[in-house]
Amino acid sequence: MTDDIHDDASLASSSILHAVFGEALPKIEVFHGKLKEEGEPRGLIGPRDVNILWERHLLNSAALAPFIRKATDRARFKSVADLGSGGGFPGLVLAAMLPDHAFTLIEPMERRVEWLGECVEAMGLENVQIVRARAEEAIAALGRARAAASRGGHNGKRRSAGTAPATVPVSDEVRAAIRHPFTVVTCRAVAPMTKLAGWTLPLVGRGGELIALKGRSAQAEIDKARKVIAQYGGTRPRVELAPVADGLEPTHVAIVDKR
Ligand SMILES: C[S@@+](CC[C@H](N)C(=O)[O-])C[C@H]1O[C@@H](n2cnc3c(N)ncnc32)[C@H](O)[C@@H]1O
Repeated sequence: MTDDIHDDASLASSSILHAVFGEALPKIEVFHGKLKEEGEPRGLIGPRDVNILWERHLLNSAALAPFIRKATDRARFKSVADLGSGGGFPGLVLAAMLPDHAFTLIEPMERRVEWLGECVEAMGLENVQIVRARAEEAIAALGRARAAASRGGHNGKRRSAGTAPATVPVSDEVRAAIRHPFTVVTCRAVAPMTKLAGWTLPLVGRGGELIALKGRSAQAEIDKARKVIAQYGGTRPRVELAPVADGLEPTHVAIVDKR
């Protein structure tokens, strides 16, 4: 494989983008245009990313779509939270590709939240809510919602595995946005699995999945995090190779089921 297939101009003139994004391509092209123009000055991507946006960010994010479809295939609710969305990876790409899924992008940094809002509007996405929160706040919001729902039945004392204690302050906005666990939680480049397990698994509903884009270190990260994964109700941690597109290197996906 030569290097030139990796740059944006070569990919845009190939059939790869149509094959991967299908009907979502016009929306993804809007995102690509906005990233190319504003991504670097706004600190969302590095200077070296500007000409390799398709492969490094957009196609890489898209590689998760089949894993999500599989995880939500028989689920009652097709809800996905993307934790630490940053510039919108993989959350915005997946939301465009999976319009029948409800996406919640969780991101603590105000200027990134602003950016995500602008992108949602420019791309015309109708299946996305953006929540300005850290993982810990999102988990606490869910814990409060669960406690409120089970008050009476369990005397308000029962807590699910890994639910944050009531001491984390949660704004009304975050509480209103996060009231149910998600069928899938995705993330990319947010934290090592030892930390990520505690930030994501409490947000995943029973029978759901954590699906994380990881580098080649995926298996080593999982091996190191087995105890903490189990502590937060995770089971069957595994790494799968995700095809990106014909002629491009596959990426690694770490998957954990929620008991
Ligand atoms: C390296 S960036 C990755 C952004 C994006 N997922 C990507 O792959 O391009 C990490 C992101 O995680 C967010 N983050 C950091 N700590 C977090 C926390 N405790 N909860 C949720 N997000 C967090 C940061 O604000 C940042 O946007």
